[in-house]
This record gives sequence, C-alpha cells and structure tokens, in this order.
Amino acid sequence: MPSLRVRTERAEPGRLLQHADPRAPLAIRRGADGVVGRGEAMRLEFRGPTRFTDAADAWRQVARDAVVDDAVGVPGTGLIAFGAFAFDDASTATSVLIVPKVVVGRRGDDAWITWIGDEGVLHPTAVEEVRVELTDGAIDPARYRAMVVEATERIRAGEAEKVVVARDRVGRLPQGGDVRSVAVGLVQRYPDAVTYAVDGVIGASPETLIAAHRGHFFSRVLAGTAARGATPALDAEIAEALASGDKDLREHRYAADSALEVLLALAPDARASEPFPLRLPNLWHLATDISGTLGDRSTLDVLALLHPTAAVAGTPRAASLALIRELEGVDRGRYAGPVGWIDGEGGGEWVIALRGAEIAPDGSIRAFAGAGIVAGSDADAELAETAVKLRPITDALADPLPGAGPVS
Ligand SMILES: C=C(O[C@@H]1C=C(C(=O)O)C=C[C@H]1O)C(=O)O
Repeated sequence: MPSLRVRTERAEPGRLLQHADPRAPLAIRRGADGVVGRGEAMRLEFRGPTRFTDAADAWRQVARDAVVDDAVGVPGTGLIAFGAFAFDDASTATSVLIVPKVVVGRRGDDAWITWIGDEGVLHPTAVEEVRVELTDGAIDPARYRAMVVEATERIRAGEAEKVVVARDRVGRLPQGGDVRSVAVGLVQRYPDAVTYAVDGVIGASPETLIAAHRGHFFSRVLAGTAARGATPALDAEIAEALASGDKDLREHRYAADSALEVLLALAPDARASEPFPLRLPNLWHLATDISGTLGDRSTLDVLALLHPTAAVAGTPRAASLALIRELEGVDRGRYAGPVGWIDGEGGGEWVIALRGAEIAPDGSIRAFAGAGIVAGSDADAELAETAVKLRPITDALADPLPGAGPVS
C-alpha cells in the first residue's frame, strides 16, 4: 500500500457540511463540532466475522507508514479514517474504512483543514434540499407486532433473556439528490446526538459505543425507552417511571452488563455510573456511562469484542443473534453496527448506527428501528417505540431544512 502524506493546518472552513460531496458525504458531527471529509485517498473493505480485527491490523499498517504533519493536535486532526461496519458476521454488506482527500473539522475553538495527498482547494457548495417520504418495508407494523409476540414466547420458552428486534421503512432518493441535506436536518434537530454520514449510512445516534483519546475511553449504553410527555409534569413522571420500572431496568441491565463485562476485561479500572434517565428531543432512554483507561489499544480492537452489545442484539449474545436472523429474516446491513472515525493512534469515536438509514448507490433508502424485548414486553408498546425511534430520520428526510440555521 502506498504511504499517505497528511498535513493538518489551522484554518476556518466555515460550514463544515458544505465541504462534503453531495452524493457521498463523510461526516461525524455533534452540534457545531465534528469532522467532515471529501473524496477517497484510500478505501479499505472488510467482511465476515474477522472484519474488526482485519480492519485494526490494516489500519495499524496504514498509520505506521503515513507521514503526518499535524500543526493542531486535537482529536480529529492528522490522519483519520471514517468507518461503517456491518451488524452481523453473516451480512453481505461491506464494512469500510475511508481516508478522505480532505478533512475539515472543528472542536470548540479549534478549526482545521487536513489534506491527505496533494493539497488542493476547497470548493464548498450550498446544500440543496431533498424531500423523501418513507413507506412500509419488508417488516410492516403488523409483521413487527407478530414478531414481538413470537419473541416474547421464545423468551418464555427459555431461548434467550432479551432480544432486540427491528422493522424497516423504505424510500428512494431522487436522482442526484443532495444527501447532505439529510445530515443538516439531523444536526439541527439533534444537536446532542452524533450525526453520522459514512458510505451511505446516515442518522443521528445518541449511543456512543466507544470514544477514546490518549488511552482514556468513554462509552454510553442505552436501553429502556419511553416517549416524551406532552406537559412538563407528565414528562417528569415518565422519566421517574422509566428509572424505577422493573421491566425497563431489567432490559437496561442486560445491555449495561454486556458492555461493562467486555470493557472490564480490557480496562480493569473501568467504572460504570448508575442507570439514569437521558432526555432526547423525542424520547427518554435509560443510560449508563462507563469510563476508564484503555492504554494504546485500537478502538477497532475494542469494537471486535464490544459489538454487538445487548442494547442492539440481546442476551445471551449468540442466542439473540440467531433469533434476530430467524425472526427478522432480512439483512440488517450496517444498521446497529459501529459507525465513526479513527485516528493514527487508534483513538476516535464510534457510535451505534441507530435512528438512521442506509442510502444505496442506486438511491434506494432503508431505515430501521428496533426495541429490546424481554419477558413481559407488550407488542403495541414496542411497535409505538419503534415509531418514535424512526422519527429523526423520517423528519430529516421529509423536511430537512426547517429554518436552516448556522450549524451546517
Ligand atoms: C435498537 C434501537 O435502539 C436501542 C434499543 C433501545 C431500547 O430497546 O430501549 C434503546 C436504545 C438503543 O440501544 C434503535 O434505535 O433501533
């Protein structure tokens, strides 16, 4: 592989998403911060059960060979790749690491441009609005309801303790449609979530699988969900009920334990918070934050062990994955897989590809949303929960730029 020449300079790139390719934007954003890439200086593809460790090995070599001149030195500067990984070992979807030709970024008061290979000129272009309506996919609401009933019966029969089943909605991007408008719609509506756009995978995730810098890591596990209340009093009551409800706490505990077990084996000092209610614009989640010291381990090696947590698969892991394959009967692709960026030291930020969709090169769109099923789950409530989880991507596709503010 040819070695990459990388140069980061301090610069004010303006609106980050205007620098992305309208057809194939690369972006990981949280509010005004984040990294946005354009072009492909290098593209690495992986498949199957060894996709994470293969990617970790390949990336170590790319990073070792790269010649990097980084005048800024904050997370996201220097050599980085954007990545998106398939959910299931058996998926036909490719997992990718993409090094763009140019990256623009912002983190607090720092802003920069990174050139990979030849230095060129930036050519920002205004984001054009596309509007797409989604319709029922392979798993329509009636089938999803039946799937939840079946899942609870299989749990009662002892096949698993928790299984996360999902349904899909589909649509089509008009020819030449500007995918960046969807990202702008998500950044504006969900400034506290991570808006991601990598190789057609796009959404706004509230769930950080692993973020690491200089050996320190942070992980946020979400499981247990309730829609927001219409009045402040009702909303507070809902949060309170979520944080003390037996079913949601059980459902949450499976997910938090699955992540903590893996992270403790890698980082003996890993510490977990107590579960707390996390407020999002459209819903409440139960959240557990985990942090600790990882040493110089690559985040891709961590993903190899951490993915899939019981927040998106279930407990026990193997039994829940078998049930998901059987009950859903469709390839999840990169839905619920890790999406994010990695730097030359293996640090970076990976979230779970939730609250989003995949846009294929032919323009076909498939959005997924799921819910964790445990003993005692109610099919109508779980169906309603998936509808709330589909809202971010549904709204961003239907009406991407409602009063486009300055954060694009
Ligand atoms: C599976 C999804 O979300 C996951 C499942 C949750 C739950 O069951 O309560 C909550 C957050 C996510 O970990 C999704 O958004 O599609």
